[in-house]
Amino acid sequence: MFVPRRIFPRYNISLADFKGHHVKALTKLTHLAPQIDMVLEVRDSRAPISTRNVLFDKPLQGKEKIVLYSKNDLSGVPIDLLKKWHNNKERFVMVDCRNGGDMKRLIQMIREKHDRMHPKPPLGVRVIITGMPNVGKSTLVNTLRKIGLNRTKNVARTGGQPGVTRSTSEIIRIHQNPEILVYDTPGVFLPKVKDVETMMSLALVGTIKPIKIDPVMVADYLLFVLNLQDPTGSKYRKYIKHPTNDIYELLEKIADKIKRVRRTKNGIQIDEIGSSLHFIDEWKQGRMGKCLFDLDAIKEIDQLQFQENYDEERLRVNYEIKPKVNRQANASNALFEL
Ligand SMILES: Nc1nc2c(ncn2[C@@H]2O[C@H](COP(=O)(O)OP(=O)(O)OP(=O)(O)O)[C@@H](O)[C@H]2O)c(=O)[nH]1
Repeated sequence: MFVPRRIFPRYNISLADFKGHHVKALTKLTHLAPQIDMVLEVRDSRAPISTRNVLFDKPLQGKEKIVLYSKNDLSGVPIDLLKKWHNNKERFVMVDCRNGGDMKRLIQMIREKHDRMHPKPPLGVRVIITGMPNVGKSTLVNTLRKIGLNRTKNVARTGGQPGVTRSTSEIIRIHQNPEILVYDTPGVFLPKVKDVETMMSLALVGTIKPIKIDPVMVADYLLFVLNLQDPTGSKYRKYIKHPTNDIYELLEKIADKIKRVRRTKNGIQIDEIGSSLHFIDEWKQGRMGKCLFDLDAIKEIDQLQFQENYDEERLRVNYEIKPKVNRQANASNALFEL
């Protein structure tokens, strides 16, 4: 029977990607803070823990905040896990930033904030959108504006790479009556992340550029988390028929499939980098289905799942056994109590 790896190798990689424009964005955020009524903090729901950024907490302390888990359409995170983490203390919503219905609901939440404000803000509700690079902030602004004002043109530049937004935007109107205005900010990274797994997870959601880390290592991490979520190997069956813990075995099959194998007189050469980037991109763009990249979240789901299965089994056994044992002495009934 196939047993997935439980521990990921301690690869020696840099845990930092803090840049000049990140510092600039944080300084600007601190200057803007007094005029802000509400914060929308965007996290990628495929890496809900890794894309948290505590750097925003201090300058925006005390502001009403909603955490948005973006790319909901690509994520396998269960809502129960998010409920457990937020524990009714912080509001959160799962969204697809390109989805009109989700944006309508979000505008409604901001309108409710406006209704609660006394006195009413004379220049409208001011909302700031924060988050790590590439989590979907600019897409969110564009869709909010399209839905709120019925406009078709994008105002914020978006892209599949981190760092598309380099400076905090001028204020953008997304709704009239009440007036709602937003600031789009550049994604800000942490000075240093917690561990190798966090860095890998951030590479998989596109928060850091793929060239920052050896793509073979990132592909190995991807294989590691895929196996933990599904040990049957079905998540990469289109390349290889059986589950594997060996990234080189998988890359060989991928290279074969996408024609990245060169046969020379010295033998066969596999394009490991090209095959790794292909494998990573398939998952990053959501072409292979829904997934979760954060190891800590996967471990917690494991426990939730275990408890759920256990509860279900208790119910099933009690249901099946009770009618029979009821006819017997009470003492034997106790034997089946779990
Ligand atoms: N599937 C899916 N893709 C999304 C979603 N939100 C954004 N994207 C895509 O994710 C990529 C990054 O989106 P951006 O809006 O540019 O991200 P950003 O946070 O503004 O990025 P920075 O400028 O680096 O800070 C783009 O290719 C978007 O089309 C979503 O909810 N679902």
